[in-house]
Amino acid sequence: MADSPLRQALDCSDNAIALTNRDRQVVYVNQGFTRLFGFTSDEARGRYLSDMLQGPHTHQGLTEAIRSGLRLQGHYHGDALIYSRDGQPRWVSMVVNKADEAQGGPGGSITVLTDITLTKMHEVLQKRVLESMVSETSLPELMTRVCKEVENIAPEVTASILAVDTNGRVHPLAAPGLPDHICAALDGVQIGPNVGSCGTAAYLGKPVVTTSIATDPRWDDYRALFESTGLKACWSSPIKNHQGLVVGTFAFYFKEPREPNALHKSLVQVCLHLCALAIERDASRQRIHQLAFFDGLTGLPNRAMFRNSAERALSSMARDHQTGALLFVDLDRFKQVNDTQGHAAGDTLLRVVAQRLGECVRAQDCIGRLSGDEFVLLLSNCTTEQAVQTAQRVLGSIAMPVDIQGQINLPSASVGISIYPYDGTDIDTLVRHADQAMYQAKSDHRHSLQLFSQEMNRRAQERAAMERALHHALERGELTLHYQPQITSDPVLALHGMEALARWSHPEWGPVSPAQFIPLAEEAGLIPALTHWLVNEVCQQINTWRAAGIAVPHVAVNLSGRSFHQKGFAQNVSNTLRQHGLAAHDLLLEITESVMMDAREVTQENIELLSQQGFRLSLDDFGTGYSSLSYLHRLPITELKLDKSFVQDLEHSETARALTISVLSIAKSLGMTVVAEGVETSQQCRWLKEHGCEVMQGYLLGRPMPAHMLHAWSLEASAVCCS
Ligand SMILES: Nc1nc2c(ncn2[C@@H]2O[C@H](COP(=O)(O)O[C@H]3[C@@H](O)[C@H](n4cnc5c(=O)[nH]c(N)nc54)O[C@@H]3COP(=O)(O)O)[C@@H](O)[C@H]2O)c(=O)[nH]1
Repeated sequence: MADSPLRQALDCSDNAIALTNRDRQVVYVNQGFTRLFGFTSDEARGRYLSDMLQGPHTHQGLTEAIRSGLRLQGHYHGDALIYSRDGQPRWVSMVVNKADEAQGGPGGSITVLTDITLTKMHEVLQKRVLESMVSETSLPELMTRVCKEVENIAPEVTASILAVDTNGRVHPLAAPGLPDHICAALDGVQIGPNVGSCGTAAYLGKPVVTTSIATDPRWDDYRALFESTGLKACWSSPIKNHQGLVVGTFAFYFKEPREPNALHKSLVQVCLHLCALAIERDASRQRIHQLAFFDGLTGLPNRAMFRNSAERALSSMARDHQTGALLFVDLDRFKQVNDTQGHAAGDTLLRVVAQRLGECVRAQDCIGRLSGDEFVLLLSNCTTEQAVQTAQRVLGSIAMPVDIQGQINLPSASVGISIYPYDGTDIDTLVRHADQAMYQAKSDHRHSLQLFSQEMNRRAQERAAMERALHHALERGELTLHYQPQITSDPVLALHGMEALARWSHPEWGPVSPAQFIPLAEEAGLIPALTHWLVNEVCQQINTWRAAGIAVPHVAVNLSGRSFHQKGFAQNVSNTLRQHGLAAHDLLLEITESVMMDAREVTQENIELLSQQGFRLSLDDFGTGYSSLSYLHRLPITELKLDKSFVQDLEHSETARALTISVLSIAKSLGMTVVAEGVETSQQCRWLKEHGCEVMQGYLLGRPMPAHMLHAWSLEASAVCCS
């Protein structure tokens, strides 16, 4: 074939072509073969292809498969990993055909090899990496696999992959060929313009080729660290996510000063894409994990996460026969911070408290935020005394002043403690019992701690039973209204109005005090239904009285602060009134100081609308709260109800008398009526009258009564002596 046109044509081909004789010895290779495998025609002639091209990762059965293909079918076709003269791996597509002498062939075979290294590289890397992703392999493991695959394909390379965090610090993900102490030294290094090849590539967002580590000034700070590795050159490329942000670096180190070749470039192209995919996927997984298991506001484990770790801690305590404690921490008057300073202030307070709680626990303890202002701590391996000491530390730490938007807050908390295993062996029971103890701490004396007891459990169960019964009380007609008269004292005795007071008579338990069931209704979310029923009942009753000729100027209704959190509440009240043909002045709405101070937008909207529609507000329990007088003239308040605690102390307390005179004077100057509550004696009545109190309410004048008794009461009322 010497210099024949056929030979010239074969030499031009990109494929490697080899002819063998009947003894399987090479008789001819084209130039494509030399280009691909490095063997010249002379070097190849007389040798076996299998001897020349097999390498460490060539399939063991390849030669036998080719021989059997030729024997049985006269040809063989398949992909194989073989090696060039200098040990470079090459994936080839191999077609081997018999070349019988009878048909003019050399007697052995014609082998055509097409280089498919790039395609195969893609396929192998992509397949392995994607498979690993599906099987939930960890990111470092996955990245180690990428490095190892790359080092298999290009044995002259030592690969490394670093992650770059959002603060621009690098963290080694995989570098199987680098010593551990180098990875440890690189962890946390800040990227920059002269931070080796990787730190610089990450900083610049483009590849950095260091052909000689010995002379590259960007390596000045890292040369000594790498000295023992014998690595002389480095080529690092940034890994970018889909938004183009650098999330890592992929580097090739070489043992001699050099530049990357075409194979290296192709490898990097494939790997950058896969690494970006894997790193982004891992980041999403971490984000999902964070969202699913951590509280977004405080960063503390959420209920689910706390539960998981607490259950593990309980198992370990059970195994080691240890005792532990669950602390249930609830902030005191947190709602007040939200209502008066706004939700941003409330959020800041919660973050500060979470941080303080974190500082009170040891590494082996679990902490979590259950909801709102409720936090839990599970203390492992601790005695009751140690739990009490930790709870005291928690109370002390929470009580430190907090500056929120320039306003100093003095937070406090109540803590309930349940002890493992005595108060419960599972997490739900321990949390429930610690919650009951916390409830007790709060009702006894805020900013205190309380250990759980079985008595608390009994009371909590009663409370829960009452809450369940209350859900049915409305529909079963167990709730009714009583009315208490309010009388003017000056100039003559006359009916000022009636106050509607809810009554619940349970079929088994008998009467339940509103002081007990109204807070329960608030906790159980029953206030909207209760208030709707209340306003409707009162409207009906006013019409019934008026139709019977009983002149009731207005009825005062007690409104829970929760009603004002309901969008459209003011409109509902107004609509109900209209449906009964009544006007705004037929009702007087009693609110407490907490409503007046509530900064919520919805509360303000409801108050504003009620005011626009002509409703009058009466401020209940005046003097018992933390009255801010500035609100009095800003809101449509026409009446102050002097709390009965003042009235009942009038006869023996100078302070009560002084405060009552102040309230009467404030009301007078603001043009408001004062209704004195809880007037029980004629002395109280007389004193109040003498000091200018115009309206009184109390057992002396009339107890709360069913509506039908008003007529009978009015006949007797003239007998009331207040003079
Ligand atoms: N949101 C709503 N709150 C309501 C409703 N009905 C009642 N309540 C609130 O429950 C608390 C307890 O009420 P009650 O047991 O009815 O006590 C009231 C009167 O019976 C009592 N009172 C009246 N006169 C005297 C007296 O001379 N001595 C004395 N010891 N007690 C007396 O005072 C209560 C009236 O309080 P106030 O509302 O502050 O005027 C109570 O806070 C009710 O507000 C309801 O429908 N919704």
